[in-house]
Amino acid sequence: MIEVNNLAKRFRLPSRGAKSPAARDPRDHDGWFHAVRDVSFRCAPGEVLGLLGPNGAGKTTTLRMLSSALKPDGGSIRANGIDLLADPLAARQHIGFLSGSTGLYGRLTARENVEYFGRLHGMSPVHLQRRCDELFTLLQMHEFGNKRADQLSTGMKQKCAIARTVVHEPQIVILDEPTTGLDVMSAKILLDFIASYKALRVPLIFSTHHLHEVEKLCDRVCIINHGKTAFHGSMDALRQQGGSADLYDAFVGVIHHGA
Ligand SMILES: Nc1ncnc2c1ncn2[C@@H]1O[C@H](COP(=O)(O)OP(=O)(O)OP(=O)(O)O)[C@@H](O)[C@H]1O
Repeated sequence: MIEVNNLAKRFRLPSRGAKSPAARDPRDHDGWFHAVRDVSFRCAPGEVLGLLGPNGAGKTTTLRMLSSALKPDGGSIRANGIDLLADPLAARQHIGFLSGSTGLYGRLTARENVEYFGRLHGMSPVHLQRRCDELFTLLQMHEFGNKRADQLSTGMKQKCAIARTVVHEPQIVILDEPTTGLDVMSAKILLDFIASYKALRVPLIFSTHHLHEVEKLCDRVCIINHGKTAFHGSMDALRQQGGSADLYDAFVGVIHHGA
């Protein structure tokens, strides 16, 4: 179980003269940009949580705090009873985090990249071999396993980055916009891969702009708007609060209602 309460993060703004009131984001004041102001949600074992929100809402900043890449200014993050802010090392061990900047070593092959990160996590050669075979089958990567990473297509790189993220079988998986750049076939493989975490009873949180992915996979949704949780609950509750059975209309309803 991962529980996030009242998370907050602000960034110091460079002083560049006063902006016109119309151009100002409500999070911009006192020389600080309050990117995340009050975000709370939870994700239980066997659940997939979708993190939604308009561009710039604060999704990536929130996920970076969960992964310990960024230190929050306020709030709490607990995973399986552990206070992750007090123990960022535990966060690194227990959480698999895919971000837009999850990199690969260009001179290593796809397989060598995944193996390298497995070794960094202290996996034994036998365990690593078995886990790589499993991931390469699940994500359909065998075809390009021996290609150098700098010769892979965008979608192949993304699959490889995902395999690298979860090679050590983390107890919590966090994926920031995982289907970006994937074609229909690859996106389907990835969505099935995400769904498989329900049976494993590993909480999985992913951010996306694709509402059909959320509809297909998520047990729970958190919508962030201007750095605050505008909605947190089930898909049915989202439709109810957003005032429409159509997910796109319900999403817009929640955003407008909270604006
Ligand atoms: N290091 C930083 N310094 C200043 N502002 C930042 C910094 N990082 C993020 N921000 C600002 O915080 C806000 C939230 O950014 P974030 O990347 O979390 O949004 P997002 O919801 O992931 O957006 P998108 O859907 O476009 O990926 C944005 O206005 C962004 O410019």
